[in-house]
This record gives sequence, C-alpha cells and structure tokens, in this order.
Amino acid sequence: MKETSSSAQSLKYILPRLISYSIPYRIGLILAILLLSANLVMDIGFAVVQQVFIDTINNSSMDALMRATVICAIACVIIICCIMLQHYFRYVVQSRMSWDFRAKLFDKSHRIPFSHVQSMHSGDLTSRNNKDAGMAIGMINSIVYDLGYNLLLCFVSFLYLAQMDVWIALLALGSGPIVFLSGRFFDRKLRKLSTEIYKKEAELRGLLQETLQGMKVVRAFALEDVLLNRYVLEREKLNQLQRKRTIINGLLWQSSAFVNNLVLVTCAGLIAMSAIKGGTTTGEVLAFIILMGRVQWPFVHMSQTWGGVQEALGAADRVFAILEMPDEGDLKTSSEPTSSEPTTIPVDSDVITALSLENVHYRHPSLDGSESSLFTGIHLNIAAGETIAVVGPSGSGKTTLARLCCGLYEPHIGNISIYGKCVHDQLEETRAMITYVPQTPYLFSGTIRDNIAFSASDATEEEIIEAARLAGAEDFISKMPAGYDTLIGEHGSTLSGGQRQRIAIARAFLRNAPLLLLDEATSALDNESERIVQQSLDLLMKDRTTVVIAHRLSTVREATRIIVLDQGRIIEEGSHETLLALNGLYAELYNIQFRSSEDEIIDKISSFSSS
Ligand SMILES: Nc1ncnc2c1ncn2[C@@H]1O[C@H](COP(=O)(O)OP(=O)(O)OP(=O)(O)O)[C@@H](O)[C@H]1O
Repeated sequence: MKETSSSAQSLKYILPRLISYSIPYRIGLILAILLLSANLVMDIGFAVVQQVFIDTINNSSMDALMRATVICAIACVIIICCIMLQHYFRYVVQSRMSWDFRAKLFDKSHRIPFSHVQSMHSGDLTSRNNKDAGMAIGMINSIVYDLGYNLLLCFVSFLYLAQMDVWIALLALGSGPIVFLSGRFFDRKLRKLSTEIYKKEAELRGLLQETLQGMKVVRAFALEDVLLNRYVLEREKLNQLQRKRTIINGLLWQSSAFVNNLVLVTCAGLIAMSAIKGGTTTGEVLAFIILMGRVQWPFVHMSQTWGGVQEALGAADRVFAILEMPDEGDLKTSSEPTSSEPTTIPVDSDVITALSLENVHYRHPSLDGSESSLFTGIHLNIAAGETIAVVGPSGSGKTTLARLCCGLYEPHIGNISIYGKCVHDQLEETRAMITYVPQTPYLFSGTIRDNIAFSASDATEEEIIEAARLAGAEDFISKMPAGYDTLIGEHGSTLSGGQRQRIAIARAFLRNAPLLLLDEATSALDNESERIVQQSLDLLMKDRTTVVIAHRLSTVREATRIIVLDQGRIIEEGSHETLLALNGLYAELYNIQFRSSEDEIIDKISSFSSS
C-alpha cells in the first residue's frame, strides 16, 4: 500500500481534502479565527503597554499611571474572555471534524474490498482510525491557527516596528525566512521517521490485540514469556525510532532558535546604539526589543509547527491510503478483460436460477505479492429450491467459493448472479437475498436479543422469540437470569459453542433470505448440542435454496446435488450414489472423511444404547 509521496505535493493534495471537513462547522471556524484577534491584541498590546508605563513613570504623572492601569485591567479581562471563547470554538470545531473524519474512515473500512481488509492487520486499521486520523485533523489546527496566526502577528509587529526604525525592522523580518528555512533541512527525515513510527505503533497494537484475543491459547501453551519477549523487542524498535525523532526535533528547534537569537542580539545592539545617540526613549527601546521578538518568534514557531505538520502528513498518508481505495464492487484488479457476456438467466422459464457462476476466475492476493489462481473458469447453476453440498479436500476452495457468492471477493473474470442479479453490480440487493452462516459464528458483545435481531433491527419481540424457538435456542435462553436481555460478553464468551451456533441460526431464521450459504461446523460439540444444532439447521434449510459446505454424511446424502471441488475445479458432480459409483475423489473422501464420521456416529449410538 503506497503511503508516502513528496511533502509539498502531498500537502497540496491532503490539505484541501482535510479542510473540506470543516465546511459544516464553518461558523465556529470563522468565529475561532476572528477571535484570534484577541491573541493579537494581547501580544502586541503587551509591548505597547510596557512602553506607555515606562514613559509615564519617566514623566512622573500619577494620574496618567492610574488611568493606564485601569484601562489595562479592563482590557485584560475582555481579552482573556475572548481567548477562552476562541479556545472553546477551536476545540468544538476540531473535535467534530475529527469525529466526522473517523466516521468516514470507519464506514470506508466496511466498504473496501474484503480481500484488502484481509491483507491488513485489524490493529493497523484501529490505529489509523484512532491515532492517525486524530493527528491528520490536528494538522489543520496547526496550519490554520498556529501558522496563520504567527504570520499575522509577524506582519502587525513589523508595521509597528517600522514606525520606529524601518531598517532594523526590515533586518528582523528578513532574517525570519532564514530561521524558517534552517529547520526545513530535517523535514523529509522527520516525515519518513513519523510514518515508520506510526507503522510500528500499529504493529504493536496488533500484537497486543492478538495476544489478548488469543489469551486462552497463550496460557494453555505457556507462551507468556515468548510473547513478552516479542513485545519488548518490538517496543525497543519503536523506542529507537522515537529517540531518533526526538533528536531530529531537538536539532530542528535549536537550529531555528540559534539563528533567531543571533539576529535578536544584533538588532538589540543596533537599537541600543540608537538610544545612546539620544534618538529613542527607554520605553521605546523596551517595546522595540519585545516587538522584534514578535517579528522573529513566528518564524521559529512556524519552523517547529512545520515539523509537526510533517509528522501529521505521515499520519494523514496512512488514512488517505484507505480512504482512496476503491469500494468493493468498483474494483477490477486485473488488466485481463472481464467477461463481456451478459448474465444469462436460464431459458427454461419454469426453472428459476437462484445462483449462477459463469466462467469465474479468482486468485487470492498474497501478503508477499505473489499471486496464483485458485479458480480458473468455474461454471455452476443452482436452481431455486435445490440443496447443493460442496465437498472437497482441505484448501480446495470451498470457503472461497462461498465468499465469492456473498460478494466478499470479486472475481477477476466472470459473473456471479443471484436470482438474475449480478452480485457486484447490485451488491446490496443481492446480499439481502443471502444468509451466510459461517463455520464459527461471530457474536457481538451485547444482549442475546441484539445478537438475534442483528440483521433485522425492525424485528418484533414475537419474531425474535419465534426465530429462537426454530433455532432450538429458546430453552437455554429462558433459563438465563435475564432471558433475552442477558449480556453475552465479547464474541459471546459466556455461551457454549452450541449455544453460540444456535444464536447464529436464530439470526438466520429472522433474516429469512431465500438463499442460504452454510459452512457446516466441524467443531466437536457434545452429542446433545450437535443433535439440536443439526435439527435447527435442517429446519433452516427446508424450503430454501441451500449451498452447504458439507462435513456430515447425512447432509451430503440428502443434498439434491453434490459438487466435488479439487484445487479450485469442479471435478465431479451428481448424487451420492452416482458419485460413489464413479469411484473417484468423492468415493475417496467418503471413505476417509464421511464414512469415518458415520462410524463415529454408529459408535456413539451403540455406546449410548449399551450404557
Ligand atoms: N485470504 C487469503 N489470502 C491468500 N490465500 C488464501 C486466502 N484464503 C484462502 N487462501 C488460499 O486459497 C486456497 C483455498 O482456501 P479455502 O479456504 O477456500 O479452502 P477450503 O476448501 O475452504 O479449505 P478447508 O476445508 O480447509 O476450510 C488455499 O490454498 C488457501 O491457502
């Protein structure tokens, strides 16, 4: 994933995009910018007040001193109130922009092709959403308020100084760009380091996340020390990068501060000489020195803010790398021509085709960049009402096939259609016609009710209860202290495997889609749970078009058709008896896989009846 580009080009590209997030909050932004004038009055006024006070003391006028004190006190109160308001508007605008930006990224993460998501670590995506997005929006703050304000302060201070001595004022102003440019030497390095740091932080977050999620395995295999060492090692690499960045930031600060101080001392010497010659009052000298700082300081500050902008650009690159990805459905990864054939709906008008795959080619992108094709021109037509069992050795492509049908992967060539609608042209409509029940159900933390009604938010209480009843889940739910309101923990951690599967099946009943894609669970459930889950699944498959990745003999036997996959190709197709008679791969699988599970069942039954 390309994440860095040249600084100037990328700022020109990124800034307008980020600024567009402020449009809904433009009134707050304008108010915050206008209120910056209070800061300006404070900064310039401080120098002017010094001048007035010292000259008043020199003139020994008590009345004038009192008047100046009262005016200053009132002005101070007003200015402080304005500055507080300015901070308030600034905070509100920034936090709202930040939420909008993160929401857009969150939404986009659910729209980019699933294969892209699979190639990233979830910790990386989390990091981009939390830290990087916040830093990118913070950059607007730095540029609009800090850089903008400092330029204004510099300009107004220069005008004030020029009234006193235009040549020294010009010297102070002219040295500003040197101060600023002296820091630019470090930009490229700083930005590169920042991108590396954000990447490393994301990796560490991923490691932490994986360790916490896999805590059962970590403890069971006593891997605590191994993982701790890995964590410490990665943390140390991050520390090294952060140390380097601190050194570069320090060099950036000190180089601009050095040039700044040099110019300050020179100008102060010149104005002191002018005072000795008698052309300037003591108050004016003081105001001059303070204002000179005001002309110079913005350049030092801008230099450092620019360093911060480089860091934020590194973060923004990472966020825009996701935001600029094509949405799923818009992606054609291959330069190879896609099938120009329109989706064919069967000519026999009595038969409705529920699912059709025409000349489908697909290859998984791999993490090391190499790609090898899995499917090379697969054809399959499934009529409405059919139950198709897909079998094949491990790695033959069964799960990939199911994911292609759901539109999670996009074929490089060919078409997949559901009830005549092309999956990738009408993603939402076709997905609404599918229920996908994966091997391991994914439950969200929340209540049982929320999880059943997950894909049907408008479901009534009666419908939820009916779905739970059909899924055989009603019994255990009613025994729980809070019934349907029971909280089930992260990924349903407080439920047993069988209970989790029944909740997922209840979800499928409620969704009531005409096409069911089912990956039969192979996980060992106890006999009773397995029986209930199987009964619920049989009920779910009844009167529905079903494609089932089958692991049980009963499922393959009852299927209207069995598809045998091997290395991404359909090599056999037919009923159980026909395929057995062929004596090919299915017969082999039957002997190794299904027959042994049948024997197991017979064993279980016999041991149960003999006890
Ligand atoms: N996200 C992925 N990225 C790269 N390769 C993948 C990805 N997912 C699967 N594969 C590869 O594609 C091939 C088919 O995998 P798939 O999961 O579809 O097989 P399967 O028949 O469902 O296997 P099993 O029965 O073991 O679940 C395998 O060689 C696998 O390594």
